[in-house]
Amino acid sequence: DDAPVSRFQEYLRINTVQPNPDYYKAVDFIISQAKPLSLESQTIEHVKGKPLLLLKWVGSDPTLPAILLNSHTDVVPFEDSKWTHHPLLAHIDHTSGNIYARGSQDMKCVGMQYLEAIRKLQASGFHPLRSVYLSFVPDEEIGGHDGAEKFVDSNFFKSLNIAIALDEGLPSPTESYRVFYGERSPWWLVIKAKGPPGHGAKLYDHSAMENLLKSIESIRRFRASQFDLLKAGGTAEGDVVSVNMAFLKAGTPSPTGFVMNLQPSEAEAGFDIRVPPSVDAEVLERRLVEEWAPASRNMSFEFKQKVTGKQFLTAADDSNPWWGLLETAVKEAGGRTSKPEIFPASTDARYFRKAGVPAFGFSPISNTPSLLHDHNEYLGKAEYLKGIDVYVSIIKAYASYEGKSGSRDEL
Ligand SMILES: CSCC[C@H](NC(C)=O)C(=O)O
Ligand SMILES: [Zn+2]
Ligand SMILES: [Zn+2]
Repeated sequence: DDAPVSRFQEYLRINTVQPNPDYYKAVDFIISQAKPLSLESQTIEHVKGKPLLLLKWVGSDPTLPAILLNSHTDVVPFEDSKWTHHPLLAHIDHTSGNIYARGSQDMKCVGMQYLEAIRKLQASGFHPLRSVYLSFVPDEEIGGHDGAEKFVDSNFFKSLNIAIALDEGLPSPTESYRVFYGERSPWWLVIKAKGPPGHGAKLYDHSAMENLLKSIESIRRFRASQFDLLKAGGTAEGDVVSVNMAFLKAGTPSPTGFVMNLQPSEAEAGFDIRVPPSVDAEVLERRLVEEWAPASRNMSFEFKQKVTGKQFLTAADDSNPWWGLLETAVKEAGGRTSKPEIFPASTDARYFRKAGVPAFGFSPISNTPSLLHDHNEYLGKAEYLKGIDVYVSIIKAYASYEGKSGSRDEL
């Protein structure tokens, strides 16, 4: 059991932290892991400095559409002073068996588990019928535009003829694994207020701060209404709009801090908003224009990120054979899947779905708190090893599937 864990630690120790990830080191490492497995390998640079690594385990029937196992190589930044172990050391706590590292849940675990599962399948003498591709993509954490999005838009991607893609999910605090068939759309919104400046001792209407605060109050009321739905139970996280303030920027700076007796002429606030497929985006946008950033209150807005248009969902029922195969394969590995959900945040799976390729978000992590983007992100050693066996079962089922309904055109 030590060798797979050591290999995982090695990957975790490569600094692929945004905004300056060492992608080449990660790619070189993965290629070194793929070599003994005799996988075909190619590096694609849609954007210079942002390599995407594609590996292929060639199936015996090239006419059948292929399987894609996707993972991203970048990770989010961290405040190392707030961690109990440095997030790039991949320290193992030998009492609990927990491996502490940025990327241990999101999602270097999954990338390495795919490879370890293939290693095990090869050792058992298994040969795939369908080809299995592994994509290691850059930049997911900053929107995936120079990674999965360009990959999926390429003719080369179309030529791969992918039937089904697997991408990241979320850890489950219970025994059952979580599976995702769609996701909320990210809207990263900045609202800006303007108003006449004035003496800090003067009471007057329509200052920039007052204008912005009215919007913040309105946004907070909306946030509370959504949160109440969640707290009442019966509504899933992926079915309510989340709104969280990401930054506040206002005030007149001085060498000793901010000027205290001056009401500034400009103020802005940034919000991370996530819009479920079940919510009418037009209605929400109208609320933004009329209540949250009305021009009549000297307000404007811009989106730093906005995914618009139809939100594509992957069928998670009997109409999609890949769903049943996944459920059964997890069961055969001794696990259980819970009711399929809408992913609360964003993943590269949205690009696959948009291109007509069904995609499930799935990370085989159970009995573990979700610590994505948090301090002290960790994964238990035993959970990591169990996840490899879950992928052994899934890859075996997917790569052996002979059914005709496996082409994306028919799904
Ligand atoms: C909008 S692209 C950023 C992607 C990131 N994904 C995850 C899973 O955290 C997010 O949802 O913030
Ligand atoms: Zn991720
Ligand atoms: Zn992430």
